[in-house]
Amino acid sequence: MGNVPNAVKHCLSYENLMGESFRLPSSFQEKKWPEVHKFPDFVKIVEVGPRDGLQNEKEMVPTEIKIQLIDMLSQTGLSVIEATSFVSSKWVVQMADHNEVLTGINKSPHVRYPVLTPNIQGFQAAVEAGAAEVAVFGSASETFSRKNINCSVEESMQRFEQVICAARQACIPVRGYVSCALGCPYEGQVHPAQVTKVAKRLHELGCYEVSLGDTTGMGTAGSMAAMLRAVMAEVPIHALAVHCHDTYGQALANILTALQMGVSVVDSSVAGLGGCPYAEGASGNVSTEDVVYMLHGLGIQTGVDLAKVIEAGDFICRALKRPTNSKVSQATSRSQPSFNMCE
Ligand SMILES: CC(C)(COP(=O)([O-])OP(=O)([O-])OC[C@H]1O[C@@H](n2cnc3c(N)ncnc32)[C@H](O)[C@@H]1OP(=O)([O-])[O-])[C@@H](O)C(=O)NCCC(=O)NCCSC(=O)C[C@@](C)(O)CC(=O)[O-]
Repeated sequence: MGNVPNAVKHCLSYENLMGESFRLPSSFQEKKWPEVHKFPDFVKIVEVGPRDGLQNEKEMVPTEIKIQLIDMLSQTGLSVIEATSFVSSKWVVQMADHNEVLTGINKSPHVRYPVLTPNIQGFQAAVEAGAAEVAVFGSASETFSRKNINCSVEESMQRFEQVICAARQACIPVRGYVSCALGCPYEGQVHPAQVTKVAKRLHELGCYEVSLGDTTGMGTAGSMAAMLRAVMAEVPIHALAVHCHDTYGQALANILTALQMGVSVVDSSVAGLGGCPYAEGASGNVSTEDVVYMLHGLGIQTGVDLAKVIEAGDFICRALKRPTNSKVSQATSRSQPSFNMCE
């Protein structure tokens, strides 16, 4: 410890830290940090760019651009690409071309293309258009539920039950979302118990996977750990995914925390596009490029070809005439990549 003053030496001394930890305020002692698991060997990426990424665009994105984006993403090794949503075009006009998109894409046999369906009407329209997988989307916040889908949380569960029953009869798998898992744009803090209640209900209703959405991007590694700990007590970890927005720059840290706690499914959006129309100010989803780069750096396989995702990101950013939100894409466009983009 060289020239360090005595008082600082005292603070840095391991024995003293150990001793003093018994005198820390009780509120601090109650904080539990995530138990570090072995990272998963493989992480499934759920690409949400064509739906979550584009739904908030003010200008209509031409249908052929959406189709080309999905076709490019289908060549990257991604196994799930959320293609569009069968919601009311009065509510989200950008998704009004759902039929054309779903029927226009070249469906790869190696890729699943789920679509959002808020109710039985959306489900039936999606199935007619050829959907083989759907997602229902609930919220841990009452206010957000009303703003987003015009009904209470309880009413939404009744609608989802109808969708899930119909889906079961048609052998169509259903994914579930819980928005506002780490905070609500209208109510602020959301208690982990509320998130757990909705996640558990969706899982019990028959959702094979429940994606926990940090809709506002206000979550931190600390709140992610606390929320996950509560949800994991009721829903098996293999049925959980995380869906992080990067408004506060916390998304990768939050995802890393979730991985440490055993989560192995991560939602992300090419070029970091996105934002929910009913969560004003929330920025894009975490970018697929940055998530894949981090995972490969950890030695975790994804099956995804990063260079091809960067190409798809360049394509959609040129079409939207805006720079990418992906740090990895920004870095690689400035310099010759000196890193290995393969797994
Ligand atoms: C749920 C509704 C439809 C209720 O909307 P409503 O107005 O209460 O519905 P309604 O049942 O009273 O019907 C009103 C009209 O909508 C029609 N309608 C009814 N259902 C459908 C449907 N499925 N598809 C197409 N049209 C539909 C229905 O036919 C009728 O048409 P009209 O008679 O007036 O001509 C509406 O609120 C809605 O579409 N909301 C969607 C909002 C949305 O898409 N938000 C973004 C996705 S969520 C998200 O981004 C968060 C997430 C998942 O990414 C995770 C995260 O980050 O947290």
